[in-house]
Amino acid sequence: MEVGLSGVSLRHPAAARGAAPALQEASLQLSAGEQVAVIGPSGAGKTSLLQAMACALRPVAGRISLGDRDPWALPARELRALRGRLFLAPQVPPLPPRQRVVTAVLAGTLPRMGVLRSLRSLFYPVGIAEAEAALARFDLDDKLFARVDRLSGGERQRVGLARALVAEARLLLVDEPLSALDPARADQAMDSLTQAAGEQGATLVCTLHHVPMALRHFPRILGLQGGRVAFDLPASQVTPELLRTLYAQHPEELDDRAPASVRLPEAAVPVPVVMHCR
Ligand SMILES: Nc1ncnc2c1ncn2[C@@H]1O[C@H](COP(=O)(O)OP(=O)(O)OP(=O)(O)O)[C@@H](O)[C@H]1O
Repeated sequence: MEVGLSGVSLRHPAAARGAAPALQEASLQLSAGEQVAVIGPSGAGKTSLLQAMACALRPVAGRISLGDRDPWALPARELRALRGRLFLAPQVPPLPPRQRVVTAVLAGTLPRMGVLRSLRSLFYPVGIAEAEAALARFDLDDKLFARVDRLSGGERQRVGLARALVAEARLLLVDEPLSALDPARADQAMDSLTQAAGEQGATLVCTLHHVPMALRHFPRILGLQGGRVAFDLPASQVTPELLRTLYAQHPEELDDRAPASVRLPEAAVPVPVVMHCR
């Protein structure tokens, strides 16, 4: 699905009066099937950008287009149908504690099912093989009938990714999918996600705190800072200088995240950070 943002500003309904908009005059254009990573320091507006694209929040200014249509100009029924073709995978997947993994994964198919079929599927899951195949991409097919509250944080995150894949959305919006994964798993998960999105022909927008991972897996990088688009470049053109500027207020977030090719010189890292927990 093609995505367009033209001068989009976004404000969260619960934001403090006088707080700066979460997104400010953001403009960008994505072609159908493109894969983009969104990076930037904490609070830069990465999640807000995904929420704008998912039609979860209505912009206070500017225009969004999804597949050449302005979602906010559509009748409610068509907007619902459009939302059924998008999938927003939040940082922490909402998984009811006693649910089986198979049901949790197949919940991703609900937006493309009718109401009756989706209600029935909660009790009698349909598409078990589909769920198993999606889980296998994340090396988790052996957990098909496990309860989600008996999974580790990283396993739950991978269940969330499998759910995103079975959605067969035209626009996949994935919010920081790697925070609970070790580096090897994270690399494997990114490979699986980008490969599956490519096979489905879905447009993929993924926020990542881990800059090297973004540069390694995505051809295009969008840098956000203070709610504004700081740069929008092919990964090969994202220089150490750009990254230093992007993370100037929070250099500790970049430290140990820069890939070998763009690792900051010693002198540029003001505070040696031993560990960074999110
Ligand atoms: N539900 C909310 N209500 C009010 N303000 C919010 C809400 N969510 C985010 N904000 C504000 O919007 C701005 C952008 O937040 P956002 O979550 O989009 O940033 P982010 O780059 O995704 O951050 P992080 O990397 O920490 O997840 C921040 O100033 C934040 O405080």
